This record gives sequence, structure tokens and C-alpha cells, in this order.
Amino acid sequence: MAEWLYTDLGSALGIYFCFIPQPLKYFYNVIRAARHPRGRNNASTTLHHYLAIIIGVRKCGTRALLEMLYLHPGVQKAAGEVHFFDRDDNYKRGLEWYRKKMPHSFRGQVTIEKSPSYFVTPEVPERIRAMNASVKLLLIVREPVTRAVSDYTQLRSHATTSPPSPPFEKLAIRPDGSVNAGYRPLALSLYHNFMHRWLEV
Ligand SMILES: Nc1ncnc2c1ncn2[C@@H]1O[C@H](COP(=O)(O)OS(=O)(=O)O)[C@@H](OP(=O)(O)O)[C@H]1O
Repeated sequence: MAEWLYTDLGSALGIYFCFIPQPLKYFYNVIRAARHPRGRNNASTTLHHYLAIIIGVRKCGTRALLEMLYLHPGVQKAAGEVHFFDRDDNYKRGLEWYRKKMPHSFRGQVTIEKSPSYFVTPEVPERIRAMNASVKLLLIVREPVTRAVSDYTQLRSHATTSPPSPPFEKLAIRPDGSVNAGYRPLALSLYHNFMHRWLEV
């Protein structure tokens, strides 16, 4: 089912994205919008014909990947993370709800949505397959320890508990020196534990 795109965050495209000056990008987008009007609900647009989903991995540059792809005039993107396939309350609302979350697109354009938690949620591969087995799946990964530290940093910055959470090493390494693979930021970096579900469905 899956077609995998492994993207190196240090790729030339990534560097281009990082260094393009904001004002330049603004003018680029204005010109592009004039040449390739997108996102307007008019008679020549429709809900997605071609769908690609960035399924993860969290803290691996999923936002940057989406924004880079969106520079292409043939790409439309969903606003925000849709979380249709991983949240039961959304999934119960049905495909029509999902379709309405998608932007309108012109014939031949690809619509992309990103919800990084899809990769690690057990039900998602089968649910996507049930919708459409030819959907393109995009997966971006990052050096696993760096990803885990990044995840820890975000969780820590959002934590409201006082005193602040212990240092990363304390959570990731047990007193006996073994790795605490049950600690979620580490568990999510063990990509192979999730990958097999996607390859087997
Ligand atoms: N081009 C490029 N090269 C290297 N690293 C990059 C790039 N773009 C984004 N990033 C880093 O990716 C982290 C954010 O990932 P996500 O967008 O997937 O985050 S999220 O899951 O949606 O919250 C975030 O990592 P941290 O800086 O560790 O927080 C970004 O700095």
C-alpha cells in the first residue's frame, strides 16, 4: 500500500526553504497566486482528486516538508492538522467531514494534509487503506536521539507542573544504566516499532 518518501532534512530543498528571505517569499507567493489561483471555491475547483498524507514523524520537520511542497503550484494543503484517522471522535464523523476539511483544488493538483500522530496510532493504516489504498503516504524521519530530545523539549516547554520535569537523561536512562524505552519521546523514535503496521496493511 505505502509508497515511502524518505527525505533528508539537510537536503538542498530544506536549505533553500530555510534561507529564502520572508519578503521575497511574500512576493513569490503573490505572483504565483496570480498565475495559479488556488484555494478559491469556484466552478473549476473541486474537493481533492489526488491526496497525499504526511503521516509523521512528530518533530521530524513535518511542517517544513508541508510548506516546502506547498511552494509548488500543483499542491494544495489542508489548513492545520486534520486528525481524522487517529481521533475516534473525528473518524466517527465520517468521510464527508474529512472531505470538508480539505481545500478546494484544480484538476491535477495534489492535496496534502499532515497529521504526525498518524504514524504511531495503531488504527490509522487500516483506516487510510479503507478510504483509498492509492493515497500517497509521506514519511519524514530524523536522527532518532535528536528527535527524542526535541520531543522532550517541546513537552517540557508545555508542562505546567512545578517544579519543572527532570532532565532528559533522568527520564531516558534508568538508574541501572539501561535505556528506558517506555519513555514516550524515546518510544516514538523507535520507528521500526510502528513501520511494520504500515508495511503489513
Ligand atoms: N529544514 C530543516 N532542517 C532541519 N530541521 C528542521 C528543518 N525544518 C524543521 N526542522 C525541525 O523540525 C522540528 C519540527 O518538526 P515538526 O514540524 O514535525 O514538528 S511537529 O511535530 O509538527 O510539532 C524542529 O525541531 P526542534 O528545533 O528540535 O524543535 C525544527 O527545528
